[in-house]
Amino acid sequence: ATKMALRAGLRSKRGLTGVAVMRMQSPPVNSLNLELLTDICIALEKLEMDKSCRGLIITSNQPKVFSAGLDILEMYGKSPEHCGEFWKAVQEMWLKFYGSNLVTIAAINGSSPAGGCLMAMTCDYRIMADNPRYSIGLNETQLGIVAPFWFKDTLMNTVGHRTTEMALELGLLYSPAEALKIGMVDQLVPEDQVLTTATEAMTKWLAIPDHARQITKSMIRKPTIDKLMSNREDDVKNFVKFISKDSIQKSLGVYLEMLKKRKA
Ligand SMILES: CCCCCCCC/C=C\C=C\CC(=O)SCCNC(=O)CCNC(=O)[C@H](O)C(C)(C)COP(=O)(O)OP(=O)(O)OC[C@H]1O[C@@H](n2cnc3c(N)ncnc32)[C@H](O)[C@@H]1OP(=O)(O)O
Repeated sequence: ATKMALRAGLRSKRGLTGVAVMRMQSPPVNSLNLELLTDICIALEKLEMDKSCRGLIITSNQPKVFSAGLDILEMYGKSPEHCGEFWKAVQEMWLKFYGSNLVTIAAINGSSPAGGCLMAMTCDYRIMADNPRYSIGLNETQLGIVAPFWFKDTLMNTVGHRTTEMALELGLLYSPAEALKIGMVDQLVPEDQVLTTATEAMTKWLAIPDHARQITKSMIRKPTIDKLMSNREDDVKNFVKFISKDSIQKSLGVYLEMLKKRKA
């Protein structure tokens, strides 16, 4: 049986119709593996085609973590073919979310490093739990890897040029208060209010006529999307070449060991 990695459904609670809530539930930390990425893409594709759906809230069912980012085990010790397939799925997730016609809101109820932060940044609005133990950011350089241009573009479009230089080169992970200050997230609320606040925010976004909002969103995001669309194959090749290097594999191995030791 296939593992159900997320739940998506249309809700009509409190008069809010046409809003789906997607809950990632891939224990222990919602790391984005091929299966979860594929499930997310299929669910989003279905919602996108459903005329009764206008908005999507994405959140986590795992305690303390929104998403740990890309699953390192999909990139460590795997064949070039596997790495290529995996990277195509990462691209697909980004393209679908960044270009979504739906209003997308990230209800970030836990830590959200690297690919988890990327996913949240593809949304139209971000609400994070105000818990100083949580962190969010693109920390790739800390793992000895390089975030590709479309990760960088998404961050730059969100927080601006100078902040991106600092954030990306140093691989900074921000506390919720710091993330709010630089504009990486839009709102902080107590942990138990993240989802209800997301629902309230959704009401505001849905008050705008869909066609006007969608055309405006596309006008702003299309150049960034087109850049990846016209370089998809090269981007996969670059990724496979980069990730297959002995030095990069070694860095990933050391990082995985560090994660395990930190736990012990
Ligand atoms: C020249 C240009 C070329 C361009 C090429 C492009 C190259 C780009 C390549 C890659 C880009 C990658 C982006 C990413 O997303 S990489 C992933 C980065 N993620 C992280 O650094 C997060 C790591 N995890 C954590 O910090 C914590 O786990 C946290 C999310 C804060 C949760 O903490 P906690 O609740 O304490 O949980 P544990 O740390 O105990 O973790 C539980 C188990 O899960 C394993 N784990 C955690 N994260 C990952 C992950 N991302 N992938 C795989 N596995 C992960 C962890 O090891 C524990 O495992 P175990 O129980 O077996 O010990």
